[in-house]
Amino acid sequence: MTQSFDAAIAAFAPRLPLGVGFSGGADSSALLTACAERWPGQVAALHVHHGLQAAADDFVRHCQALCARLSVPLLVRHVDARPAAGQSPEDAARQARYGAFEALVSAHQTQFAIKNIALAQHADDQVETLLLALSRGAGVAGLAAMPMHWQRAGLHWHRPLLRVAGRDVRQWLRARGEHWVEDPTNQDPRYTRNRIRAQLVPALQEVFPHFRDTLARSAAHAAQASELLLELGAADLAAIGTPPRIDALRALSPARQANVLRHWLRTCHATTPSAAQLAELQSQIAACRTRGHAIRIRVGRAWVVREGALLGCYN
Ligand SMILES: Nc1ncnc2c1ncn2[C@@H]1O[C@H](COP(=O)(O)OP(=O)(O)OP(=O)(O)O)[C@@H](O)[C@H]1O
Repeated sequence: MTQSFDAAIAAFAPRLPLGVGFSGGADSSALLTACAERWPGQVAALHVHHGLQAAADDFVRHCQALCARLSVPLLVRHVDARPAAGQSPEDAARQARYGAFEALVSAHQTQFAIKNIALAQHADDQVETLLLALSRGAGVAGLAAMPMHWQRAGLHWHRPLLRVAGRDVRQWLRARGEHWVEDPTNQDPRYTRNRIRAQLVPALQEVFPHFRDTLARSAAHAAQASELLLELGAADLAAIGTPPRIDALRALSPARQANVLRHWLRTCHATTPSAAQLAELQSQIAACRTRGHAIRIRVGRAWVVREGALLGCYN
């Protein structure tokens, strides 16, 4: 199931022109180089400058040098990725990055008309993401890890290297005599992802030599299950109405009720409920048999309340 770097690039068929998320690290340096050589004049590099990181200027300098050698335009956007309360620094940086990519594409629309963006996560990143999801007790959506293709904000996003082992990406770049900038935070043991990479992955490799393939298969099964749950949630919500009728909710099995409640809360833009919040909401719904039983439960920043025969959600 893992692919060689060259096979992954050969199989990649985006609509051109293509934007490549280019951090200056090894993986995106390799992806940008391969794409620029395959589609000369049709690729732009998108770089997000995280001003807070001490090494941010080194990254930009490397990006400028490689783009000049490849004759690729470099579009740079500065972001302030300070985490909001309760948000991890990685999450804040990721959110800021997506916003910056979208803003870059839209600011240069007349010049480049980019509709497709490629990112350079590879098979090892996928394994780390899946193990991180397990460490957090994630549900099927989390265990699906990263999709290879998806749409967001009117753009098509791709991860063409998702089946290529990380060492093969670096080897490809090294064989070309290219350099890259090492992100110093990748070694920082305060981040769980780094401890997974340094300690857990080598142990897994020893016990399950094919763990990259088997974990990728599990992630693909979870992705399929997650899609089915989304479809079921949408169908059930259409049947019980929006806002949901409490008696119709109570007629569902507990698992199906939990699924449709998650789906409804997502449509209300409430945060995904924790397992404890969902269990509390379900036990309150079960207690609604008593006339006048009130429901008032906090879900993230939203409140779920009983309004007669219906549930309401207020952000
Ligand atoms: N500052 C950035 N500017 C532009 N793209 C970025 C930036 N940071 C990450 N990306 C894109 O998102 C992908 C995933 O980022 P992440 O930080 O998880 O990867 P990484 O393993 O450090 O990759 P790389 O070696 O390319 O930096 C990168 O491969 C790259 O395509």
